[in-house]
Amino acid sequence: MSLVAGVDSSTQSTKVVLVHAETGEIVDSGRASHPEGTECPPEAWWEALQEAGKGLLEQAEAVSVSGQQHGMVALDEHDEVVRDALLWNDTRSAPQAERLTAESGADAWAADTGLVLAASFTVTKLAWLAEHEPENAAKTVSVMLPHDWLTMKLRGATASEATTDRSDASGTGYWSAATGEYVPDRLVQAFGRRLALPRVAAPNEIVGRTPRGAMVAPGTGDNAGAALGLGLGPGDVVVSLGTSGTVFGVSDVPAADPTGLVAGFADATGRYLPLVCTLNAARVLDTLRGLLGVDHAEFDALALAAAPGAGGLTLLPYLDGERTPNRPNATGVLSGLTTGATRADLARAAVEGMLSAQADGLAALAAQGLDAARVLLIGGAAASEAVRRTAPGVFGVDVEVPPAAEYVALGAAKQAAWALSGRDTPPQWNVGEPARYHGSAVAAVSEQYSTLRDETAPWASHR
Ligand SMILES: Nc1ncnc2c1ncn2[C@@H]1O[C@H](COP(=O)(O)OP(=O)(O)O)[C@@H](O)[C@H]1O
Ligand SMILES: O=C(CO)[C@@H](O)[C@H](O)COP(=O)(O)O
Repeated sequence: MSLVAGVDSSTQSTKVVLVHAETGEIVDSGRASHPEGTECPPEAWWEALQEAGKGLLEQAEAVSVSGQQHGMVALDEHDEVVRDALLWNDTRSAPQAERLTAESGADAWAADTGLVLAASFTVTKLAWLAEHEPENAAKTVSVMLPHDWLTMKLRGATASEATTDRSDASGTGYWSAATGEYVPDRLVQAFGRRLALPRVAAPNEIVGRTPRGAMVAPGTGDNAGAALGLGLGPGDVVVSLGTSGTVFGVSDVPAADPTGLVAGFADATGRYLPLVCTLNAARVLDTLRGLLGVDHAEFDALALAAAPGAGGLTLLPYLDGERTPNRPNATGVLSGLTTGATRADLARAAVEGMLSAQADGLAALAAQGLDAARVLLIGGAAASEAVRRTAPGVFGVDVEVPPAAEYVALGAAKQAAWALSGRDTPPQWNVGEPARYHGSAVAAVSEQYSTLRDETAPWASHR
């Protein structure tokens, strides 16, 4: 039976899965950490891939890389990186996002690229580079995304041979999911001149081979990887709780939301992936857990010991600034603190605050016509029992948690298996029965949260 490898090069780590191409059964897996911070030398991802993939990549007949989206990898004429990559969660390009939006208007950006600009998107990072590091900008001849760069390295290819895919191209701000074409004028508007860009490969294309001869598939943005790994259908909406919180579903029509809440991404199969992304998710729990001095299990026990509403405590979880809503300079706000507050209330407020931000994402997707018939919870923080049990009350819908797996890496593996098969459609793999969590909406939680969110809006731009 053929083996294929799928890679998730995400914000905090690289995960590799080795699976049977026909069934999707996971044979082995590996993991390696990335450095902290919102910029990163791409070489660190390459080293993490070697470590996480040791003994696995060698066995694969085909391999595919999914990666954190939007990161700017700028290369010079020798294909050397010009500076550390600026990651999706780096907010320094917020002024450039604001300027570019003001120049053309949010409606025009949404119509041309499917996006209303926030600091996350690559095009704003290029504008920052041009403005703040003219020497590095002058050296730059090509730009690509983290998964494009890793795919190029796996093939031993040059930047002129590099490829990307629809899903990741759709997060740049200079490619349109609606037309399937680059929008070079938008890149020139931001950077001042044209740059070489990776070719956008077909979803199941074989873009090259590793030096050992394994086929290389085009790869995907990480959220599209998860959608492929889960085999999303109509009515399925994913809430992914990693470093980012993402809320997304697959659609047959591209989104162009002029409010900027929903990003009009493409998926990894030829369809579309309307998506809402917050900068803050699992790390909100990590931070509060650190302050409380407890491990994951103790944190869950605390959060579950408190009543819904956390005794009136509300956490607005914009700890690292925020992207949705667009408040890049915001900080977290804890409201309702009294002498009666307990450690349990604090843990619960963190869980409720993080989930409430995702509930806003569900509402934004619904406003774009993507109503959730079921919500699938994945990502690192979906392992938390407190998160699982609290989610239905915050979202107002039942929640399913698929069996624990790295769904982004699994999606990449599925793409590799698809390319290897030469078929028109991806393989159908059974991911197993989800755990189901029931509950009805707790009005007090959403009221506390939306009041704090709206009250803080006028002053939330001060950091
Ligand atoms: N049991 C748990 N409860 C809550 N958070 C968890 C648990 N296990 C892992 N995490 C968190 O999940 C995050 C990593 O998730 P992951 O989806 O791999 O992130 P990313 O894709 O952004 O690298 C970390 O912040 C980690 O602390
Ligand atoms: O910016 C986005 C999506 O638009 C993020 O979802 C990144 O793609 C990073 O993902 P994680 O590493 O948090 O999974």
